Amino acid sequence: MNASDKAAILIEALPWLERFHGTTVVIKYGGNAMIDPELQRAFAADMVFLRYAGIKPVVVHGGGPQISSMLGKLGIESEFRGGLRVTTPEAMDVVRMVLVGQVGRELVGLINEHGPFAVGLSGEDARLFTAVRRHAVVDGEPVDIGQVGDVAQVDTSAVDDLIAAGRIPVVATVAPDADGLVHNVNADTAASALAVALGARKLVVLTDVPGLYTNWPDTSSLTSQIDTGALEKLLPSLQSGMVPKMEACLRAVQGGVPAAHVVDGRVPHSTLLEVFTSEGFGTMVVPS
Ligand SMILES: Nc1ncnc2c1ncn2[C@@H]1O[C@H](COP(=O)(O)OP(=O)(O)O)[C@@H](O)[C@H]1O
Ligand SMILES: CC(=O)N[C@@H](CCC(=O)OP(=O)(O)O)C(=O)O
Repeated sequence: MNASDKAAILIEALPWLERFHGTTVVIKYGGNAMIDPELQRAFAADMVFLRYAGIKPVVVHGGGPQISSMLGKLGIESEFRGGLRVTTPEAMDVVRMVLVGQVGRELVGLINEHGPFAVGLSGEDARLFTAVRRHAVVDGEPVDIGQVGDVAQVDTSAVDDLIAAGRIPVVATVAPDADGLVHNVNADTAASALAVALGARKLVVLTDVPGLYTNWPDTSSLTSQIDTGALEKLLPSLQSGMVPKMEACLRAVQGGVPAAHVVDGRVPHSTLLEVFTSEGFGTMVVPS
């Protein structure tokens, strides 16, 4: 690449730096996009890049595959209904241990290789999230899936304090209900609720596919942009992990977040490609 090509790439970021400087961006880092150590390091570097660019990144992480692996090692059965993990009290202990004690710690460590930025917290800290019990919907019917929560309330004060201090909050999505019983909250769902409560400029959801396929698995149905009206119609036809993910994007945009993006976390530096390039990256959900 010659000097003028390099300069063109750098200057392409300027309008996006102007637009997003000073805003809060919530990034959901999915467990499937976290499996490769190089990708994890690239993700951590992107968060620090955003921070130095004057954007306020807030990370909400998943860890579904890591939870499944630990449950397997411990001989505890687990299954998904409607994209959500059936969570017994025994499984809940493992979910909390893996998300808060393992996945969250690893991400915090990787970000902090660059400086004293990341602080990990969970929905239990400073009442960040209050959960209500949620049911999965299977074939139009509500199904009891145990200690699985939706976010009923968000108290952003702890996250606000960290952002004001120049930190990067790294959030694990376990949350107590009003009685203090801890619930397993899908990370897409939690990221969406947090993005709305923070008045974020963007929600970026990293996953392990290039974006939303309107007719999965037909690869020609990959869509670069969809509005909330069209997405609402499409939702009942979606399967597995895409259900909570697209529901989360829908709720975020309906809640006032100007855009929600589903991007391929298997591509190194996918967050930077989404935020700072003109073509964008993945699928963008916008208001109708
Ligand atoms: N319509 C669709 N478009 C894209 N992916 C889909 C669709 N329907 C189902 N999927 C599946 O959903 C998966 C992403 O969800 P999930 O495994 O929960 O990811 P994550 O761990 O990133 O939250 C994809 O890997 C893909 O196999
Ligand atoms: C209720 C529910 O399904 N919770 C998820 C929480 C982790 C998560 O969402 O992780 P990913 O983003 O990697 O899928 C679970 O137990 O797997």
